Amino acid sequence: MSELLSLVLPVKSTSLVAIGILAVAIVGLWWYILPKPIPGSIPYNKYASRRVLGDVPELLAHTAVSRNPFTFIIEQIHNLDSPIIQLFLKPMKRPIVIISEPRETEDILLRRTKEFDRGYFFKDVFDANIPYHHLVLDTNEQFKAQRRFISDAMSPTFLREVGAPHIHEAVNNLIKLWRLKTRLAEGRPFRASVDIKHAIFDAIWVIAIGENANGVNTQLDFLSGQPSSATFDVKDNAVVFPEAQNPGIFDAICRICEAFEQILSSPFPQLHHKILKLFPNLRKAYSLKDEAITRMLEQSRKRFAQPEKQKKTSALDYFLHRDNERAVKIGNHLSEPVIRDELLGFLEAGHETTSTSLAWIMKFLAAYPNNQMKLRNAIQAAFPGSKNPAPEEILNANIPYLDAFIEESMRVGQTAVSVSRRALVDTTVLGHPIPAGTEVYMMFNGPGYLKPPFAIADAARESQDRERDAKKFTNWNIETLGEFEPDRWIDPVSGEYDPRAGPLHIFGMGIRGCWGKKLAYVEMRITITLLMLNFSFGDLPRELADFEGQVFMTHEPRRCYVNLAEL
Ligand code: HEM
Repeated sequence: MSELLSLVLPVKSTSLVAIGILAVAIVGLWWYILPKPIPGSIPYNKYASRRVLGDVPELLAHTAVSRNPFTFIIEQIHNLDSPIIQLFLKPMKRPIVIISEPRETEDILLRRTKEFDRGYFFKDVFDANIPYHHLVLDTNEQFKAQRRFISDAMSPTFLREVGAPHIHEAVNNLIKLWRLKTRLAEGRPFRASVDIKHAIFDAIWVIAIGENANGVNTQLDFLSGQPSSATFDVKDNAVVFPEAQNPGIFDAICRICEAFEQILSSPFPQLHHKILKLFPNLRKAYSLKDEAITRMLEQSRKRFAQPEKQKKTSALDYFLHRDNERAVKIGNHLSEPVIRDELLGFLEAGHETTSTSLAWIMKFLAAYPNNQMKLRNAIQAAFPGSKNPAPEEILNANIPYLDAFIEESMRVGQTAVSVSRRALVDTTVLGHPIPAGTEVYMMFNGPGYLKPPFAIADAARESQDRERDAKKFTNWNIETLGEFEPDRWIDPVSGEYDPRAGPLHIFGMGIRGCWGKKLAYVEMRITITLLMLNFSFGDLPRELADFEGQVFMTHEPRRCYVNLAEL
């Protein structure tokens, strides 16, 4: 018996030790990979902190139904009942801080630029796609040099001489297409979102490189060529028009944007993008885009070699003109990859965002007939008897209700739902410690924007100038934030449009705010003016009239249809 024991016991004790070590290692590893809340009192979901995937399972389940991860984030703000929360959205990485508070957001974006810079989100997704574009850079000397290089392509001269005429032409083509569709639809609605995308793509492509993409005209020619006896499918009470094959370059850029949309929600965006680029479809799209840009670069360079032919007709011309000036001063040009990526970024950032915003405007026009009538009256009063005022006239006209309508559509439509920054140093937000390296998302779809704000004591704010901040937005009606009311942007005393009446942050703000905002407003102003003078937007059947959104590259309406009558 004792012999037996002596044989067994050493084995048993070794095993026990081994099991013990393994158990400690497992517990240690488990503890290591569990989410680590930021020390302090920023609220978080306790259950999420006890599992490796943190808040991800609930986020995925929510997004599978709603197609909108941002509504999940706002739900957490409400559940945790705080304007600042932390969520565990990236396994094994530090938590993300979320705030929904307009005054604090403005303070961070406009003034606290030494403490916060471009967030990881933009960097990760754009780095895979346009790694030399300035939007992936920190706010450093290289960023400033690239911003100087492109700065003329957002100047008043550029907007007037290049931007506005091309947008005007693209919208006139859209009007021709919609006149035809309106006749063929015989009083029934049809889908608007794709036509708007075509028109804005046409505009931005010719503005960027000076070449016509012919997206709308291709569809117009195709539909005009249908036999007069043609009948069209009807789905959900809307006519489904057949579509022509898009021009190659249009498809190529759309494919590049779709790939970009896929990597937006990927945990490994750069690797994901590399894998996608192995597929022949995307490889072909990139080579088509590269060919087009190379061709236009060569043409533009040739033109600038002849001083008498230096009339600038595209953003690319403005870029190269500035680059030549720089080369004369400091002896070297910007690198070719920088020029290419700045150009592709111009197309990508300017196309999807503006067409989504216009899609929301179409929805508001149909849903609010009284506001639509008021808008048309204001525009018709500015251009009596005209259905096609010139681009310059549209830019110069003072039509407060038009500006207010656009602003309110931006506020409620929420093309961009949030912007992010990362903390450069250990700092505080609303009195809570934020360690260096933390990413802070500032949301625009929750309290303070679409719902009344949280009550926050002044002492809890970081803002250096509380007196100035307290005077902001004093006439802003916080009880009706969930409603569509363009008049909130009109000063009750002067009757003028007041862009500072309330907080609107969907373009971001400060040095890293949207570089293309002025062009976006020119596009929306010209498009809405011309559409209002040429069509009235009728009621939509219930199944097409909802306001559900979905997030791809932007937050877009799930269904965007119009039911038009020609004026
Ligand atoms: C309604 C249309 C648009 C919306 C809602 C929009 C929204 C935004 C937002 C939210 C940002 C991030 C800002 C931040 O982090 O503070 C941004 C950045 C940017 N946008 Fe836009 N945008 C629009 C149109 C355009 C257009 C037309 C262009 C150019 C043709 C453009 C070019 C850019 C660029 C280059 C940046 C990066 C700026 C930087 O990193 O410093 N955007 N935009």
